[in-house]
Amino acid sequence: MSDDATRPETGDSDYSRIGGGRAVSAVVDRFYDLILDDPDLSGYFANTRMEHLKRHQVKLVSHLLGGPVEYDGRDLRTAHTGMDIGEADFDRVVTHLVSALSEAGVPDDVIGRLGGTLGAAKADIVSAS
Ligand code: HEM
Repeated sequence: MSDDATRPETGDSDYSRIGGGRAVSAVVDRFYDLILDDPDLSGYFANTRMEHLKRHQVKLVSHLLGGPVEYDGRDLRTAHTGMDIGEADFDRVVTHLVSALSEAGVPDDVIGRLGGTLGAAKADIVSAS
């Protein structure tokens, strides 16, 4: 992404601070457990290959945390096209992500940076009025 040049890839990146790929995978697993347990959200994922989705989400989050990982999934607008996702759904998904991060002991400043980046993707993901 465009801010790569300003993000360290090793050592002091948020990615390495929180424990690297292993930590991100654990957070993403927990994130989708929370989503699938949420009756307002689980229906969206009824036909989704979750292992495939998790793999892409781990790469995206790792990349956004400054890890040495490229995201090779679909862009977020394309991936969510036609799903009729409302703003409240988006906010619930972000809430579950924040819960998973915070349960894993990820520091608030890291959560805040990631949340800010993902908040900026809202317009690409929300399509219902
Ligand atoms: C912070 C917000 C979000 C992020 C970062 C995100 C990220 C992603 C990523 C990386 C993928 C995989 C794309 C690919 O496979 O190429 C994906 C797929 C998907 N997302 Fe999201 N997403 C977000 C919000 C949401 C919301 C709010 C919903 C619904 C309520 C949702 C439902 C889905 C579904 C159902 C798929 C799988 C589509 C399929 O089966 O092909 N996402 N998302």
